[in-house]
Amino acid sequence: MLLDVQNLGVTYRMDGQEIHAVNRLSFQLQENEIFGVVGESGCGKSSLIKALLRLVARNGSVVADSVNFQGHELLQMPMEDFRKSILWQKIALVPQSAMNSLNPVYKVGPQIVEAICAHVRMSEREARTKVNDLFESVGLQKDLFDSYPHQFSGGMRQRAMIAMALALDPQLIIMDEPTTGLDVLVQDKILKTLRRIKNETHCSMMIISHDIAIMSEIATRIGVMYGGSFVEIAPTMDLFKDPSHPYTMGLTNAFPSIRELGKELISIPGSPPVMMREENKCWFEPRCPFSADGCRETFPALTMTGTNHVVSCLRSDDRQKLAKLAKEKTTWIS
Ligand SMILES: Nc1ncnc2c1ncn2[C@@H]1O[C@H](COP(=O)(O)OP(=O)(O)OP(=O)(O)O)[C@@H](O)[C@H]1O
Repeated sequence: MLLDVQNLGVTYRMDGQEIHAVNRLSFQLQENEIFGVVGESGCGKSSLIKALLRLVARNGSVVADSVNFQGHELLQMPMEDFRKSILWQKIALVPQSAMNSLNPVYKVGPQIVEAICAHVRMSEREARTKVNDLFESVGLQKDLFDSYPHQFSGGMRQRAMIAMALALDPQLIIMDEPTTGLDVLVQDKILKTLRRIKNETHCSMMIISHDIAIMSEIATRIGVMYGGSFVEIAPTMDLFKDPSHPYTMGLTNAFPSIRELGKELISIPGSPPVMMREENKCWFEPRCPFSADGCRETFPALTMTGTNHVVSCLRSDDRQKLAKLAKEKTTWIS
């Protein structure tokens, strides 16, 4: 196992109030997998990755029983050790906005060379060779090495950020919405590049997206987040074949599918919660067409419903019946 997260919480304090952005969240990441994290805006995806990378804003606090990466308790390590030996070297980030992450007045290739030299003992000449190789592996022409960020298209900037993340041969690359804002053809090329890189380097990837359709293309396993926790985690095929949480059923209804051409898209009424208190209840209950006695009084633990398939729903035994009902538009209206 590469990463084991147990009971992670991220709480922000603002104007005398608390927001529980991540709440009792647990999951494991294996080696050589692409783990997709999906959920609506505000469900805590970015807070989760910021907590793993110790980048949570000053008004936020992070707690966990354990965040163990290859034997290192990440939250317990002195910050300096974490920055020196984990960040970029073992866990790298491709942030949400590639444009803002590159210095606009500095040529792209030399920026990456400088980042490499700041972290590992490597001569500038070796680092330049490495960056040229990285450009090739992410599909950027070598002559772009000496170009400025504004000379790159959105897709090229995203590739440059992926090259930067790969620079120190990390075991885990975390990507925040890597294809958002790119047109469909460029999205497709980026996804192909990511798949190839994963196969060549055997690194693991954790990809955050609000778009379950994109995840179905790239992820080997998907975690569905709602209200700061994972409500369902399953291998990608199983998640679509046997969605077990009503929120997952709703999400899969709301996206077009190449396998079900012409299917009617049904959206989930209501909006995601802002969690001002920790409460022992299912946070999806107010929007759930299948809520039952007990859903307001219990925070359902993740339980197994199949091989590597876990769900946090009191009604998971009825999932096949509910999945059928969830395909009907009237289920969500009433
Ligand atoms: N620094 C902060 N101070 C106060 N509240 C915050 C802060 N950062 C995030 N939040 C709140 O925490 C909750 C989770 O936000 P987060 O950005 O982690 O969600 P997300 O799923 O990544 O959303 P998006 O896809 O829109 O980025 C939201 O209610 C958000 O407003």
